[in-house]
Formats: sequence, structure tokens, C-alpha cells
Amino acid sequence: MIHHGDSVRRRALRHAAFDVATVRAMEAPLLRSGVPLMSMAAAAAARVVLALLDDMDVDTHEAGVVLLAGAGDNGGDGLLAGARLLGEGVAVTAVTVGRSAHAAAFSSFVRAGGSVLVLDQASTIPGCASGFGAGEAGERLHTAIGLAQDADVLIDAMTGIGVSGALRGIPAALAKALGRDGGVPDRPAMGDAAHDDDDAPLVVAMDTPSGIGVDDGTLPGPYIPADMTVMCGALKPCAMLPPAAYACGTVYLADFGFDLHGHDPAVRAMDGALAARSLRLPRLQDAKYSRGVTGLITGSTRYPGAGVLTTDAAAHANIGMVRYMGPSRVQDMVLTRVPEAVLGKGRVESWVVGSGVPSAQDPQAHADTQREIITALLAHYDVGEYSTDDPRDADPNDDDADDAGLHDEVPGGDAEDGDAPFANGSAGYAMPPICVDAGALDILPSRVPPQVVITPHAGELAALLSLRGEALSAADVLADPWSWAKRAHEITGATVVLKGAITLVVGDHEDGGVVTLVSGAAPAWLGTAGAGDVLAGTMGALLAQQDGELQEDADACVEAAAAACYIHGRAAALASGSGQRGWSEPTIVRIPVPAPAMNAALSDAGLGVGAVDIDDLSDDDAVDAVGSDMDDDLGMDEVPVGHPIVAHDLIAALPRVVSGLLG
Ligand SMILES: NC(=O)C1=CN([C@@H]2O[C@H](COP(=O)(O)OP(=O)(O)OC[C@H]3O[C@@H](n4cnc5c(N)ncnc54)[C@H](OP(=O)(O)O)[C@@H]3O)[C@@H](O)[C@H]2O)[C@@H](O)CC1
Ligand SMILES: Nc1ncnc2c1ncn2[C@@H]1O[C@H](COP(=O)(O)OP(=O)(O)O)[C@@H](O)[C@H]1O
Repeated sequence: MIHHGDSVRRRALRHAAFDVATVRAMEAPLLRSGVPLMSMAAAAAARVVLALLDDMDVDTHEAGVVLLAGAGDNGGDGLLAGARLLGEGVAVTAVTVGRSAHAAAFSSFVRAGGSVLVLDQASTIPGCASGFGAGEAGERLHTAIGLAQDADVLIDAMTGIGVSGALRGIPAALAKALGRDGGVPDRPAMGDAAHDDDDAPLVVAMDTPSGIGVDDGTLPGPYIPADMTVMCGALKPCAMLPPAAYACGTVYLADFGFDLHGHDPAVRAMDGALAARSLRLPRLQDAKYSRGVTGLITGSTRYPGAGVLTTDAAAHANIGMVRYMGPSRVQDMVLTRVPEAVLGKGRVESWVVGSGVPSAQDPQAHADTQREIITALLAHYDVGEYSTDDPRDADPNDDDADDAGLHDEVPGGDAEDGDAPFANGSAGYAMPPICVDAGALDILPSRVPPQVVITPHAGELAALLSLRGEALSAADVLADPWSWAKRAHEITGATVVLKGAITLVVGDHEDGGVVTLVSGAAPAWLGTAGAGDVLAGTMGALLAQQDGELQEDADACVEAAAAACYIHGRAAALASGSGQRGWSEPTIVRIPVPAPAMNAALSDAGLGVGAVDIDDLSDDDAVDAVGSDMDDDLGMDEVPVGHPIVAHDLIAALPRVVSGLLG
């Protein structure tokens, strides 16, 4: 729940995304009281385009802008933005893609001197050609594509939050020719990332790139990847969720003053302040045990390095001690790198299992004792079968592991004082939090409590769900990661961390339902072998320093898991020196609401609020007031590229990230 208060609201605007129904509910009171949202959106977009032209060193009087205008209010926003740009001397051509166009916005555009190219044969736009034959329609489409390709800037205002499903008809044909037919934008992440093809126009999307899944973050068909998106009023889920977030480019959020109070976001993004809440500052009376101990059953004779990386990462992520369990060769390697690691069983506040352990498909799996030990441990987290009933109603003592006598075999228990935390058949809900990674994912019990955090990448999530009856490939998961992460949480009960450039964390909400946090703090240099092992170790450390709260507080599981991802990402950023990120918070473009007298005058003139004539807003009311939070220079070329890193660079950076967040 977002509460009011200016700084809270501004942070929420940057870090909370609301679904379309909620955005419509937030805009409704403003529309009812006559606030000219469309003009404000247009002013913000025009401001961004002018700053972009300035950044490109293109004189406004020599600039060519093509605007793809749909028939709805999104097209209206674009047409009014076009009128604004015409007023600044920019040559703007509107390509109308629907049968109609927003009447008042269209007339403003034409009166401002804009050129129009109509594509729909059945167009009813006043004063424009219509009823032309199929041949001419094809020629017009061809002309529009050529114009768009030659433009300095292409404004995509075909569809916004009113889109339903994949683009069809003329918008689909344009998107196919000018953009992509599904799939993630194929661009380098680094350097002049926003624009690696000097001949193509820069694309500014109005509210959302046309054709993307606004509420679910999918790319269901043709769309035009945007270099920048000027989002109206509040972020939508597509601005945070992969793969659609990669199609939004840099996001500028036009702040209309929506009251966020009482509206739950669909998705939230991690930031440093939220991550810091999951870091435990040492207390005066602390010793190594009270700062948190993580036990690791990771690495194997086949993949020994994962034992080293997970243990080393955990030891560097703000806890008091690490315990390592694994084959003797790996133990030796761990001790060489982490001499402070304690070998063998003992009391722990969290576990990390599975990194570097062969999965069932691996020919070596049967020979690996790590799998057996992990299986025995995980049996203690088994809280029953998945059903549509509340899993917490399951009998916590109905534990097959007891029958199998596995409790005696489970590593752990307190070697120092004999007080084994889970050797008494206690309920899975009371077990220490555990990160289940890589090779342990296929031995996850059917149903586990939320303090079980699973950390699959797309391929591993597909395999996990396939074992539970969903026939799924990695490509399926990558195409709709949020749905599949939610499905995995629903089926297993675990807190799900689906790794990627934007990592999704899905878990239980304290009020019931599901909560989603995203973290995209890392540059793409993080895609390197062993990075997942470092995340698992970091996760274990974050889970260990929650003073036992995770067994009580489902929200805290999601936050601690997302904090680990964020800290891991920040470590990659620090280690690589790169300014590129999987996800960046939007720049807020503040748009003061025009004076009530102005609104009254507009109403008197019979102009519906979504149909404000651009001429009725003075510069003072809109355009000049817009730039207060936005630099003229968009700084597109100034993001440092950084350099490649290896997993150990990440580990070395972890303490500095912790200190930066706590400081
Ligand atoms: N939130 C805010 O505060 C503010 C919101 N504002 C703006 O309003 C926008 C929402 O406007 P909206 O409701 O008119 O819908 P919009 O996005 O123009 O789409 C409708 C058009 O798309 C078409 N279409 C749909 N699906 C399609 C498909 N698959 N393939 C092809 N075409 C498809 C559909 O065609 P039809 O289905 O009718 O044939 C119709 O023409 C919002 O995004 C923002 O820009 C600002 O003005 C002010 C503040
Ligand atoms: N393009 C990218 N940008 C940012 N982070 C990435 C990118 N690709 C992968 N990552 C991150 O790198 C890590 C890779 O983990 P994983 O696939 O398990 O690797 P490994 O098995 O080699 O350790 C994850 O934390 C993931 O989020």
C-alpha cells in the first residue's frame, strides 16, 4: 500500500508500477475535476523530444519528426505533442493509422501547420483522403515507412494503455517494418546503447511502446522498440517487467500529481533504501554467532568452484560465520580461499544448497553425495502437496522424512551446544530460511514454506515447472517470465527469484496474495560464469541476518531475497565500473496542473478534458514548467561502459556495497 507524503510519493512514483485498471482509477478524479491530462502528457513528450534533438545537435528548424497517431487518446497525446513541436519550428508529419483521429488534437495539429498522411482506406478523418483503393493504400504504407525511416525522431503514439492483444492491421504492418515482430530488442547493452544504428530514427514512445503487453510485460507480436518512453501519470508494469521493459528504453515519467494513496502497485522495483532494510548493522553485544551463520552444501567433485564462490560470497556479505559441507577436495579449495570457513555441521541461521551440485539429468548425479544430503535437509521443509487450499492448513508434522529416518542424517544441529534447530521434526515453517539453487531445484519438495527461496534462471525454472506438469521450455519462460514466476510460487509455495538482466522476485504478500519485486541493478557484464553462485552465497547471507523474522513474515522473505539480488547487482556495477543497468528508475518530468481558472475556461469552451486545444495552454502553464526535474541534455552518450568482470570481482565488491547502503 502506498501512503501519501511527498517524498514517499515521489519514491513510489519511481519504484512502483500500477496496472491499467489502477491507472484509470487514479486519473479519473483528475479528469472529473477538469485537469487537462492530455495537454500535460503532450507537453512532457514535446519537452523530451526537444531535449533529444538538442542532444543530437539537430537544429529544431532542420529536424524532421514523424508521428504515428492512433485513433485513441494515445494518438491524441501524440498529435498535441506534434502541435507543440510545430510551434517550436520542427517539421512534423502525422501518419494516422486508424479510421479516426482524436478530433480536437487533430485540429490543433493541422492548425499548427502539420502535414498528414492517412493510411486507412476507410478513414473518416475530416478534410483527409479516404476511400482510396488497395493499391494506393499499399503505396501510402510504403511512403509512411520511408518517411519514418528518414526522420530524426519517430513518435510512436499508435496505442497506449488501451491496446488489447498483439497489434493488428496497419499498426502491425508499420511495427513489423519499423520495429520487430516479437522477441527482445537485439541491441548491445553498453555504450550508445539507446542507438546503435545511426541511420535509424530515435523512437520516442507515447505512454507505452505500441503493441507491448502493458500489464504483463510480454511482447506478444510486432512492436517498435523505443529509445525513450514518456509514460503518463504512473509507471505501468511493462516499464519494469522483462521482456517489455527492454522495449521501453529510457523512461520519462510525466507526473500529473496522481494521488497514490490506497492503490497497490502490481510490481515494485528495489532501491538502495529498501535493500538497506534487509542488512543488519552489528550491535554492541554482537559476536560471530549473533551476526548470523550461513551453512552451505554447495559444490561437488564435478563442479568444485561453486563451493568456493558461494562460501566466499556469503562470508563477504555481512554475516558472522560460514559453515561449509562438501567433498574433501572442495573443502580444501574452500579453506584456501576462505580460511575462516568452518567445516561440517553446526547451528546455522540460513542454508544455501545446490550451487555446483549436479542436477538429476547430469550423468554424475547418482554418484554425488551432496544430492543425498540436500534431499534429506529439504525433506524438513516439505509442508505437503500443492492444492488450492491454504498450504498453511497442511499438517506440519506429516513429514515423510521422519518415517524415512532422514532426520538423523541431516547435517546441522548445533555442534557447539547440541541444540539442533531442526532435528526435532519441527514444522517446515519453523526451519531456517534456505536458498535452493541450481542442482537442488529438482529435489525441491512438492510444497515448501516462503522462507525457501529458489533461484532459477529461465532454463531451470522451465525444468522445475516441467517436473510439475507444465510442458515448458526456457524460451517460454523468457517470453512471459512474470506469469511463470508467479506460477512457480503458486505451485511450490517458495519465494521465487527468476534471474535475468531484470530479476523477478515473487512471493507471499503479508495480506495474502502475491507480491513482486524486481531488481535490475547490474550491468550486463554480470552475465559471467559463477555469477549465480555468488548470488546464492549473497542470498544465504541476507537470509541469515534477519534475526529469525523470515519464518514469521512472508513480506520480509521477498524483501530479503530482492535485497540480495540488488546488492549482487550493485556489486557488479561497482566491480565493472559500468553505468549500464538492467533496469533504471525513470526521470520524473513534473507537470504542474494549470490554474483552475484555465480549466474552467476550457470547460466553458466545450473542450472535454481529453480534448484540450493546445493553444489554450500558455507556455507558463505547461511547456516551460515541465523541465524542472529534467536536464536539457539527456546525457545519452555519457553512460560509462565499464569493463568485464569475473565472479571473484563481485565478491570483492560486496563489502563496499554493504557499507554504501548502510552509510
Ligand atoms: N493515464 C493517464 O493519465 C493519461 C492517459 N492518456 C493517454 O490515453 C491513452 C489511452 O487512451 P485510450 O484509452 O483511448 O486507448 P489507446 O491506448 O489510445 O488505444 C486505443 C486505440 O488503439 C487501438 N487498438 C487497440 N488494440 C489494438 C491492437 N491490438 N491492434 C491495433 N490497434 C489497436 C484501438 O483501435 P480499435 O480497437 O478501436 O479499432 C484504438 O484506436 C494512454 O495510453 C495515454 O497515452 C493521456 O491522454 C492523458 C493522461
Ligand atoms: N544481461 C544481464 N544483465 C545483468 N545481469 C545478468 C545478465 N545476465 C545474467 N545476469 C545475472 O547473472 C547471474 C547469472 O546466474 P546464473 O545463470 O546462475 O550463472 P552461473 O550458473 O554461471 O553462476 C544472475 O544473477 C543473473 O541475474
